[in-house]
Amino acid sequence: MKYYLLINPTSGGNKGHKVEKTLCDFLDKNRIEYVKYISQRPKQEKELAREISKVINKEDTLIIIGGDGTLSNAVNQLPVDLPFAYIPAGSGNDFASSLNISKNPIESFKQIQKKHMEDFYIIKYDSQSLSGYAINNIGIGLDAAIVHSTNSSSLKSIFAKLNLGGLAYLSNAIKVLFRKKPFDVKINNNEFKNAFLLTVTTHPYFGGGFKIAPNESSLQNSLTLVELPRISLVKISKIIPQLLKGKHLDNKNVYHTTNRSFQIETSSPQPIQIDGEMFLATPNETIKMETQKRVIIK
Ligand SMILES: Nc1ncnc2c1ncn2[C@@H]1O[C@H](COP(=O)(O)OP(=O)(O)OP(=O)(O)O)[C@@H](O)[C@H]1O
Repeated sequence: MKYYLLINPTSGGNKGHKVEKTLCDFLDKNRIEYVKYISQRPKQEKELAREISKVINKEDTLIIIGGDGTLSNAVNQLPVDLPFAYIPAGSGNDFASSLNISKNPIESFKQIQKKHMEDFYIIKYDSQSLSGYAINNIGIGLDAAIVHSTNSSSLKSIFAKLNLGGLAYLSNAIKVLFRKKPFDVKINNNEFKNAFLLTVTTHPYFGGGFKIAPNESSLQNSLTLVELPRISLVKISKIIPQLLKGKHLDNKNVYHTTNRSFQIETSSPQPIQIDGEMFLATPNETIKMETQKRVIIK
C-alpha cells in the first residue's frame, strides 16, 4: 500500500511546494511509503493523472495537491470510478471549502489515512466544441470575464500569498462590471434576455470563497444555476453586500433554480469559464450539463 502524490508546486503562489515539503517530511518521519509525481509545466498534471491511473493498485491512495485548477485538470483524466484524495494548496480553494477539507496538510493527510470514502457530484458538460468535467462551476458572461481578468492580473499571486484569494476576484469583478455587455441565452429552452452573469455550480463556493449558491452541496445529486440580468449599477451595488452575506438569492433580480441537468444555448459568442479556465462559446452553442458521481477519500 502506498500513496501516489500528484503535486503542482506552483499552485497558490508556490504554496504547492510548501505543502509538498511539509507532507513529505511527515511521511518520511513516519516511514509511510509514497511516490511523487510533480508537474513541471502548465497542464502536465493531466499527463501525470493518466500515468498514475495506469499503475495505481486498489489498496493505494492517490492524493492530488494543488489548487482548484490542478484538481480540475487531474479529475478530467482519471477513470470515473477511481477514488482520490485532495490536499488544497491553491489561492481560492473553493473545492476544499465545499467538502470541508482541512487546509492544514498534515490534518487533511491524517483524515485521508482513515480511508473514509464519500460519494460527491461534479458537473459533466458537453457541447459542439467542449466536453469534460468541472469540479466547481461553469460560468458564462460576466463570471467568465471576471475569472479571465483575475487570471491575467499580476495581483492574483500577491493576494494568494496573503491568503486573500477572494479579494483578487472582488477587485476584478468591480473592474469588469463596467465593461461587460449583456447577452441573450436559453436555459432549458426558456429565453432569458439581457443576461449578465450565469453560473452553474455543484457547490456553494465561487471565486475564492463567495457563496454564490448557499444551499447547494457537492454531496447532493444536483446543480444550481444562478442568473443575474444586466440591471442598473445601483441595483447591482445593492446585491454585492447581499452576496457577501450569502443573502443575494432573496433579491428579486436574481434568478436561481436547482436541477440535475441544464441545457444552455448562447445567441452570441461569450466567454465561458470552466473551473477557472477560459473558453469561448460560439453563437448558438448548446451546452448540456449534468451531475456526475465521483468518490473522494476524506
Ligand atoms: N510547474 C508548473 N509551472 C507553472 N504552472 C503549472 C505547473 N504545474 C501546473 N501548472 C498550472 O498551474 C495552473 C494553476 O493551478 P491551480 O489552479 O491549481 O493554482 P491556483 O490558481 O494558485 O489556485 P486556485 O485555482 O485555487 O486559485 C494550472 O493550470 C496548472 O496546469
